[in-house]
Amino acid sequence: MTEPLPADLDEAVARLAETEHLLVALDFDGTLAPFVDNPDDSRAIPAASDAVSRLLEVSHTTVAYVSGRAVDSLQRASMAPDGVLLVGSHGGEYRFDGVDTHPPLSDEDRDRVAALSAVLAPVSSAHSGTWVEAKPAGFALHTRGLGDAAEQDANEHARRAVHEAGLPVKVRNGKDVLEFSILSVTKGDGIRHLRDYTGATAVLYAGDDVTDEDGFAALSDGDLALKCGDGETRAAYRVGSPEEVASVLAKLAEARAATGR
Ligand SMILES: O=P(O)(O)OC[C@H]1O[C@H](O[C@H]2O[C@H](CO)[C@@H](O)[C@H](O)[C@H]2O)[C@H](O)[C@@H](O)[C@@H]1O
Repeated sequence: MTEPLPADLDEAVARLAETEHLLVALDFDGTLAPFVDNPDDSRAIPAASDAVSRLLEVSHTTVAYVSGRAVDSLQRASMAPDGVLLVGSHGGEYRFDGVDTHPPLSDEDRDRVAALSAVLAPVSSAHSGTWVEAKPAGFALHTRGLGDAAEQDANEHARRAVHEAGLPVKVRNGKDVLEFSILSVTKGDGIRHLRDYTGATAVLYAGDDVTDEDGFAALSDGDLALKCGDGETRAAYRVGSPEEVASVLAKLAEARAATGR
C-alpha cells in the first residue's frame, strides 16, 4: 500500500494512469535527491528509486530524468537504471536508449565556452567558498553554504564580469547556483523532445526549481505538473519534499499497474 495523497492530487494521478502512453519526466536535484554540499554525493532517495523501478516495469510507460546537470554527471549521480531517458544541461544534451546527442558546438562555440571559463575562474577565486562546475556548454558558479550577502556579491560579480566580456550567454538562477550557458535551450525543449520521441499521450513533470518552470510551461491539458517545495510556480499541484514526490510516483505506479498494463 502507498501513502495516501491529498484528494485532488490522488484523483489527478488516477486520471493520468489511464493514458495510453505515459511519460514520467523528473527533475533530479531537489526533487528525487535532497541537496548536499558536493553534487557528486547526490543520490535519489530509496523510495524514489523504488517507485521509478516499478514504473519501468509497466508497459507503455517511459521514465526520463530532466536536469541542469551535464548528462554524464546526471547518469553518475542518479544511477539511472536501463530504460530511463536522460536530458542534461537544461535540454542541451540527450542520452536516449544508449545514444548520446551532445550540443553541436562549433569552433566559435568552443571559443565562447573557453572565454566564459576565463571570466568565471577569477570571479570564483575572489569569493571564498564558491566553486565552478564545468559542463559541455557552460559553467555553474556554486555558492552553497555562503550567507545571503556573500552569495549576492559573488553572483553580481559573475553577472557583471560576463556582461563586460560581451559574451552572449544564457544566465539561470538556481538553488545556491548561478549558471551560464552558451546554449539557450530550456527544460521545456527537453520535455517537448521527450514527448515526440516517446509518442506520449500524457506527461507528468515534477521539479523544484525556477528552471523547472520551463518544463511546466511545456505541459498542456491532460498532463500533470508537480512542484516540489516552496516558491512561485505555474504547476497545478505541490508537494513538500522528495519523500512526497516518491509517494506520488509510487501511487502512479500502483494505479498504472492496476490498469492491466
Ligand atoms: O535540474 P536539476 O537536476 O535540479 O539540477 C540543478 C543543479 O543541480 C546541481 O546543483 C544543485 O545540487 C547540488 C547537490 O545537491 C547542490 O550542492 C547545489 O547547491 C545545487 O544547486 C548541479 O551541481 C548543477 O549542475 C545543476 O544544474
